[in-house]
Parts: sequence; structure tokens; C-alpha cells
Amino acid sequence: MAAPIKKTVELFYDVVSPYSWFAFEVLCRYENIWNLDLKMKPFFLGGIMKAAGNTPPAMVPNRGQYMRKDLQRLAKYFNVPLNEPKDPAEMMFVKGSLKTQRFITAVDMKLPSKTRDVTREMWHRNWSRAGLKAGLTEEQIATFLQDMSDSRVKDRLKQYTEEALGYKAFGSPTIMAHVDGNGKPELVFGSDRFPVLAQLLGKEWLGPTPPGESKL
Ligand SMILES: N[C@@H](CCC(=O)N[C@@H](CS)C(=O)NCC(=O)O)C(=O)O
Repeated sequence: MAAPIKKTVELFYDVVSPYSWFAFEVLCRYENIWNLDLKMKPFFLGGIMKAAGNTPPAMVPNRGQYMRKDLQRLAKYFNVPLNEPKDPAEMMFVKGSLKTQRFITAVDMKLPSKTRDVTREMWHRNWSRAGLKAGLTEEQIATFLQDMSDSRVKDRLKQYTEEALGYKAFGSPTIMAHVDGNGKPELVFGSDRFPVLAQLLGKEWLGPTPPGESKL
């Protein structure tokens, strides 16, 4: 019997976005269970926001306050060790994520087997107080730091950002589900739409931590 065809799911993400961390972990947990061809697509949320005419949700003060509570609850729900950073505004709006996303892109272009570990490490740096090491050598780190200013790396980050805009993305996480192979993938926004994503894929949603999957 032929192996069932894998459905492609693309995750467009930026590690500045805490909600995208939840989506990233859940998709990794479901990759085998849902028989997915899961493609990680680091993009630049600042570019998406600007081009889509959107603004970060926390700019509405009451919503910003709600989000702090929401993220605490969701960290528990998703079993992801997210902790609010000391100064979220400085991390998100002053430091920003362009350099980090370029670093992840540089890794993805040369050493894709490390993309997920490095991405996770960056989320730990931004959104957790617990450290994590992705297991890169000093030499590899030096190479990727250098690659960050290479135009090919900058262009690849732009390319994924433009690809997402082409799909009409307006935020992160943006999940593209290629459900019927007709070249018309479905856009799903947010880490709160997994039951709907499951339905689109014709699969079962077994909660944020499906049986047999490690928490992180
Ligand atoms: N309801 C979504 C919210 C995700 C979200 O707020 N993402 C932010 C970045 S952290 C964003 O891009 N928001 C754009 C928007 O809400 O229009 C979820 O639970 O994942």
C-alpha cells in the first residue's frame, strides 16, 4: 500500500511573538501524528505589520494588560515555559527581532537541521527566564553572525515575509495549510485555531499536548 500523502503546513513565525511560540511547539508535537510536511518559515513581523497596515495588539493598553494574563494562562495550557520578560516593550519595540530573525534565517540556509533548536533557543531568550542552548559550536555561531549581514540571508528573510504577505498575512503566527493540493492553501491565524486547522486537514485535535508527545 502506498504511504498516505503528507499534507504541507507552513508556519510563518517571528520569535518576537509569544503566541507564535505556542503554535510552533504544537505543530512540532503534531508533525508525525497528523503526518505533516511541516515547513518552518521565519519571517519578519515588523515588515508584515507595516505592509498590512496593522499594529501590535498590546498597543491598546487594556488589551496589553489582558495579554499579560492571557499569556500566563496559555503558557500553562500549552506546557510552554513562557515567562514575561523584565521589559517586554523594550524587547519587542526597541530591540526588535530583525537581527534575531536574520540569525535564524542564516542557520536555516546552512544548517537546517538546527533551525528548530535555534528558534526555540531564541524564544527562550526573549520569552523565558530559563536558558537553553541549541548546541551550536562557537565556530558555527561566528559563521552565522557573519552571514546575518550577507544579502542572501537578508533577501531570504524578505522573501518569506513577502510570501506571507502574498497570502494576505497580517500577523504572527500565520499558518498556511495546503489542504487539497490545488495551489490554494488556507490561511489560519493564531495559536488558538488548532481545532479548526485539524478540521481543515481532516485530522483529530487531541489537545495541546497529545498523548505520547513530550511537553517540550
Ligand atoms: N488570538 C491569537 C493572537 C495572536 C497574536 O496576537 N499575535 C500577534 C503577535 S504576538 C499579532 O501578530 N497580532 C496581529 C493581530 O492580532 O492583528 C492567538 O491566540 O494566537
